[in-house]
Amino acid sequence: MITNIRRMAAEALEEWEDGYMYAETLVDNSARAYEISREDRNLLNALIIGVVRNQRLLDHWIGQLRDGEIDIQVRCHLRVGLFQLLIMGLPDHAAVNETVNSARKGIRGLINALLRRTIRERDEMLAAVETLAPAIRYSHPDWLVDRWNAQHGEENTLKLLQWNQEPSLTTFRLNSLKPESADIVGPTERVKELEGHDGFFVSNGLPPKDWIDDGLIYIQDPATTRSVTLLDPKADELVLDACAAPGGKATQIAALMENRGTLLCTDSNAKRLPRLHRNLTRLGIDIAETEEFDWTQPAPAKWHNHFDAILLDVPCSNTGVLRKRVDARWRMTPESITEVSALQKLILSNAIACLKPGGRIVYSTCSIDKEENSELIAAFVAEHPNIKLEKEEVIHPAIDNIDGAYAALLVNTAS
Ligand SMILES: C[S@@+](CC[C@H](N)C(=O)[O-])C[C@H]1O[C@@H](n2cnc3c(N)ncnc32)[C@H](O)[C@@H]1O
Repeated sequence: MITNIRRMAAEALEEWEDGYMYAETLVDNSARAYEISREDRNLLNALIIGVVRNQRLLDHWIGQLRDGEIDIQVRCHLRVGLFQLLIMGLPDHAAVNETVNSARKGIRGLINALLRRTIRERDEMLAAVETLAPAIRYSHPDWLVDRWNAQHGEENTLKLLQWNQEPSLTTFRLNSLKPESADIVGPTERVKELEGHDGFFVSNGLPPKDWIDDGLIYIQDPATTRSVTLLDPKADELVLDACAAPGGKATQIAALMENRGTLLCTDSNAKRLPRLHRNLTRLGIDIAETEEFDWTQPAPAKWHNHFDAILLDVPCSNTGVLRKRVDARWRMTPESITEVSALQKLILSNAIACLKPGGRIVYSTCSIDKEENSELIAAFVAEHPNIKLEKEEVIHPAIDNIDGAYAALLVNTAS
């Protein structure tokens, strides 16, 4: 089958505009539908993810090249073309010819003219980038940059904007429940140990499939370990991972419990439970049970005062992981952060009833927004005299060089 990767990218980006699909899902769907080679898939991925990540800057350039309205189909082809010429640095010939040919006949002339003008004016266009406001230069919405400036200061915000524009790394953790993993998994040409993070590796592309299939490793960021370490689950305890799918943290909890005791993993999304179950099985965990439960509902009586430790890795705005979730910055709003914060507080209120006296709960997010983190916890603790905040940890990508995250350790002081 003859495929034009630029056309596939432009069509996927037009579909992305409808707001229902993640960029990664569009890459997967197109690659599967057209059965393209690994090399073509890499290019398709680079184009779709790169355009979404740099969309505001690309649109700024499009605005400079042409006054007035541009329909979305033309805009998507132009975004793909400009991304190749001004950011990816692909050879002009391939970038222009392939992009022009990928468009339908009626719009090819316009796309050709604007891309050729870009080549002529490239040096000035690139030089001017330094003078642009950070929100345009690093392609983020204004409201989000203003919010971060207020919450994290201008210097850290600037570093965060730069961090979010870099392609994300593939990192993975050794599974200590399979001791042979330490002998089999090791540095190769494409896999290196991740400096400063024991048991973690970074890989150029996906790590070998048999390491994954045999449960020797789990692909995740080192930031995910902080909340689990804070929870400090022990062998023979009764532990709940309330928002558990797909199981990244549940597998770490089971490893710290040395596969002894009981780990109940719940999630409200039934569609995510089979993958959670597969991951637990793949990593050789046999102390885990999985169950569908929606924590916006009061917990059943059988779980009241029941668990020694609870991990509450709640749904969040993803503001700490925008490097990986390229769509999120365009889809969130200040209102959606307030909405998710109300949901988080409700989940926490229902889960807290399940702690034994003296029990501990770690509330965690992959957000760096105070409304979902420290402010929410401070308000919650103020309303619950029996709950004490023992420790809080904030991971900021610009400071810690890993994904952003938040974790708070709360203890039930009731006797
Ligand atoms: C941040 S993810 C959890 C990631 C997981 N802890 C891991 O390490 O792989 C949040 C999870 O919460 C689940 N969730 C969302 N709302 C929920 C609710 N009301 N009750 C239970 N789970 C919920 C989502 O389906 C999602 O799987």
